[in-house]
Amino acid sequence: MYDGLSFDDVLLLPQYSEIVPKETNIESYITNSIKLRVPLISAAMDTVTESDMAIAMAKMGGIGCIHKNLSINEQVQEVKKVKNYENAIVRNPVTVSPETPVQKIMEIQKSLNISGIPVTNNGKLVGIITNRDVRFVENLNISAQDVMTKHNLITVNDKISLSEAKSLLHKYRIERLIVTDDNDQCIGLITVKDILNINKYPYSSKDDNSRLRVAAAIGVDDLDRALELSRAETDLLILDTAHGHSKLAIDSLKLLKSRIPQEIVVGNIVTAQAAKDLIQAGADALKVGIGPGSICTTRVIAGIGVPQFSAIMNVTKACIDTDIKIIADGGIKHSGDIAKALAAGAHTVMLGSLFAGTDEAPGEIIVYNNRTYKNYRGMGSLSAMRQGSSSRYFQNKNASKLVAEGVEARVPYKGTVNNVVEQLKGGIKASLGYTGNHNIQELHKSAKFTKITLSSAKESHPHSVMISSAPPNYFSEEIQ
Ligand SMILES: NC(=O)C1=CN([C@@H]2O[C@H](COP(=O)(O)OP(=O)(O)OC[C@H]3O[C@@H](n4cnc5c(N)ncnc54)[C@H](O)[C@@H]3O)[C@@H](O)[C@H]2O)C=CC1
Ligand SMILES: O=c1[nH]c(=O)c2[nH+]cn([C@@H]3O[C@H](COP(=O)(O)O)[C@@H](O)[C@H]3O)c2[nH]1
Ligand SMILES: [K+]
Repeated sequence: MYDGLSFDDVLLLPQYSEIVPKETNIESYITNSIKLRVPLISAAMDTVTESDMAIAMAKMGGIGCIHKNLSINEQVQEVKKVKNYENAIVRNPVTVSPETPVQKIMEIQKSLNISGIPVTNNGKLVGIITNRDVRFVENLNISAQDVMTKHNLITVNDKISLSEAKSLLHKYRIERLIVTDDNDQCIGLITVKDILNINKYPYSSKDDNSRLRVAAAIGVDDLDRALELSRAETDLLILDTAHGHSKLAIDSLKLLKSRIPQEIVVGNIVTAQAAKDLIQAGADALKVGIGPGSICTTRVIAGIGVPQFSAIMNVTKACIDTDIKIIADGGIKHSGDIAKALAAGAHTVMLGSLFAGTDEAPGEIIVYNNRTYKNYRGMGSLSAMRQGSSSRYFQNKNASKLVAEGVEARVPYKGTVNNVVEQLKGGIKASLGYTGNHNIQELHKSAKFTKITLSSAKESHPHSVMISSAPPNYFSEEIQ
């Protein structure tokens, strides 16, 4: 038996520092081959991460993990939306045939928020329609071929460099280049908007082909899903189970390692022995956390778990002298908890509740008692399990557990996830400044902690006052 500690039981000791927060670097690795400029992962939960969240996370230098409460095909489509996003070349753009009525074209422009649509005849480029071509059309029943621009189309092949594309767009003062292959088939578009976007996010997480990175969750006994996600060039698979230290998880991991080239993260675990066994079975990274999550009830339902700070320490000890990376998953309430998780040995952290209230999380904004919220539920809650087993029907015979280990809840609406990430980055950087470290690698080596009491934890929070204006990075039950 040992004393288990959670984030609220410890504080990082400040140390002599010659560094100010803005000079610090918070890049880290989720696995050995995938570097993140921001060590944050959005959770594989159906109220947190689908393509919108994953795109936003990757743009900011983190990564999103697409949840698995979807059919294989739906999950693959979410991955593809991320992989096809913001490429200088938009592959397989929306096209219309020459006979398409202008009315229909205007509907497509509006619903997809796009202006230029190539017109193709059996794939062969015959023209392009832009807002300018349809703006003053009165008879909306006339067809694309009557209004499209068909002469002097500026086309390029897909070997074009970004700088060549920019100079052509400038030379002809146009908004888009059409990418064709040797047979005049339209295979893509390069738009000014996408090029401007690339420059706006210099830290984004990208693969070798400049596509945004994305992770995806799979279950045990889920080979078909893994193979399809692998084929869709998902950057990383996360084998996501309540009990990672199990024969099923280990057997699944070994099978996956023999069948797919992607690196595999496995979780969740909380002991050194689990870490050793999963490393032996081929894990590329380990995900730590049983029961710390804001919506988790595993510890009270099953009476098991390890307080999250100690769990990270346990796994870190087993990983010394290896190059295995650690993800701290669950229980993060404030940016200070992220700093503590990293200092305890984690390389990255996974967040659910902190991101669930943002625009990019799936689900609508709801109003309750005159305040705005979004729904957030555990993946082991009854409603999530019901949905999961219906979409995974016949794919995962272990999927229908009837005893819930999570709750359905709501979290305050927070606007765009960019603001949340900026605040969290600021908190991590402040911590590096206080501890005198340039980066997370130095923090791993030098971190010192002090154990605190409940009364100290109370002292840490605002006290003896009524908060009249909540800052964007501090949330407490009292000021909901
Ligand atoms: N991080 C955490 O503390 C927890 C997370 N969850 C999340 O909820 C979702 C559904 O959870 P699962 O139960 O994994 O899905 P599931 O019901 O599909 O179970 C999948 C596999 O997990 C293992 N497993 C689950 N509970 C176990 C137990 N009590 N004893 C031994 N093995 C067990 C078994 O191998 C089982 O076949 C997942 O997304 C999971 O990450 C659920 C509970 C705890
Ligand atoms: O015991 C559990 N029952 C559940 O229903 C459940 N759903 C998610 N998770 C885990 O919680 C993590 C998110 O936690 P936070 O909201 O605290 O960031 C997630 O990343 C998961 O590891 C669950 N754990
Ligand atoms: K909990």
